[in-house]
Amino acid sequence: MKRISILGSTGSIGTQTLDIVRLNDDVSVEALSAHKNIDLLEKQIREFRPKVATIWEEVDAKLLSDRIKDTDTKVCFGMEGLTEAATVEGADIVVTAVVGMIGIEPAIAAIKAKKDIALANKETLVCAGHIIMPLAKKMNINIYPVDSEHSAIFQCLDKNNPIKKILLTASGGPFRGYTKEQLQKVTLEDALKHPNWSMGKKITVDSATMVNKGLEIIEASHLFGVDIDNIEVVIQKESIIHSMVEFKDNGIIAQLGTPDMRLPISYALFYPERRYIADERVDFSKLNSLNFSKPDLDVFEGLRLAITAGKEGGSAPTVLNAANEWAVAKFLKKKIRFIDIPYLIGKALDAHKFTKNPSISDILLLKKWTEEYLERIKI
Ligand SMILES: NC(=O)C1=CN([C@@H]2O[C@H](COP(=O)(O)OP(=O)(O)OC[C@H]3O[C@@H](n4cnc5c(N)ncnc54)[C@H](OP(=O)(O)O)[C@@H]3O)[C@@H](O)[C@H]2O)C=CC1
Ligand SMILES: CC(=O)[C@@H](O)[C@H](O)COP(=O)(O)O
Ligand SMILES: [Mn+2]
Repeated sequence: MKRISILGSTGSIGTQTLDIVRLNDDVSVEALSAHKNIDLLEKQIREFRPKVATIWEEVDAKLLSDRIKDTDTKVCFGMEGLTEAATVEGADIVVTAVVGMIGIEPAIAAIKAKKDIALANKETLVCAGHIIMPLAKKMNINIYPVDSEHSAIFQCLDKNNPIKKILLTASGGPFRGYTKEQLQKVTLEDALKHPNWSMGKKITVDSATMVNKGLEIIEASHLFGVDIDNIEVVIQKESIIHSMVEFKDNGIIAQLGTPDMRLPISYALFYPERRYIADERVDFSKLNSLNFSKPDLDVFEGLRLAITAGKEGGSAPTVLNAANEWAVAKFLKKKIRFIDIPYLIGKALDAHKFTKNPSISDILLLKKWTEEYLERIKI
């Protein structure tokens, strides 16, 4: 029996994780969690009967408790609730599928409680990879990547040969090939049209700015112990090649598949088994070509800033990520323009006081500082 806890069960990754659970008789769901979506969370509780369910606001927790009185599920709220879901007794593996830095503390709690992690929440490693990776080693737990590129890299590893280079693929997003001038006019609706993947809104905007690829470079560097200088972004517009690993002989191993997140989710849950069978195969007789190009770092400034922040390390990735979260939230509310996102990230990075080895409380303070700083910027 595989016992899982899902943080962010109502989102894109969370619901696809539950699709995988439905396909397997030997999986039980021990905890579920949501931010606001009480209706879907209630449905999930009724279907999967977890020990714990948690929602962010206390008032929603009270409402949910009333609604599910007839079940044995304990309802919690806030960070305490997320921590309880992350450390729930009996769970072997925690799927971290919340969006943003809210995922850092529960991931640490899960690792300390000796749970394996199926990691979707890339923001956790971007900000706190220097703390999380040594902690996972110390606690002797596994971090299985869910992010499609990192799952691909994981699948391409050769235990007898170290990685020389990671070739991290990117779709290029909806604005691939755009000029700086064209980017000035794009709308929220345009940014939310990812060419290949259906995902939550925040990561979809990150793909459009290509900040997603920058976050993924930092995530890969922590997960696989590879210097940022040895991670190259390759635009692969069809998202068929999910990433590649190059070895010292210049030989390259790639992982291919149709874009379907249930494959990396299933691989992370059942490693080393390949249980999930993707709905669609890559049909090479119909695929005329695969297209490759280089990202334009002058146009996609967010990617350039992320690479620089990744190389600087210390507090820089946290400030980059916190500024991005703040700016994307404003963009989603149509309060700022698309091109303001990298501008604001750059401002916060330039203004912040660099620290070399931030602790978790430093990271949370840096987030607060970044938000307060950006509130004061006039654009
Ligand atoms: N979607 C994808 O294909 C991929 C996603 N990822 C990463 O996975 C993570 C999740 O992405 P995605 O599924 O797209 O995001 P979604 O926005 O679709 O879902 C986010 C989930 O987190 C929940 N949530 C947000 N804040 C809290 C909180 N404070 N407490 C409890 N739950 C919370 C949401 O609840 P509610 O529904 O109530 O708002 C929802 O269940 C991100 O870090 C993303 O970068 C990585 C690779 C691919
Ligand atoms: C599915 C997944 O892993 C996303 O992170 C995806 O990679 C986003 O696509 P981009 O390559 O456009 O950022
Ligand atoms: Mn990805």
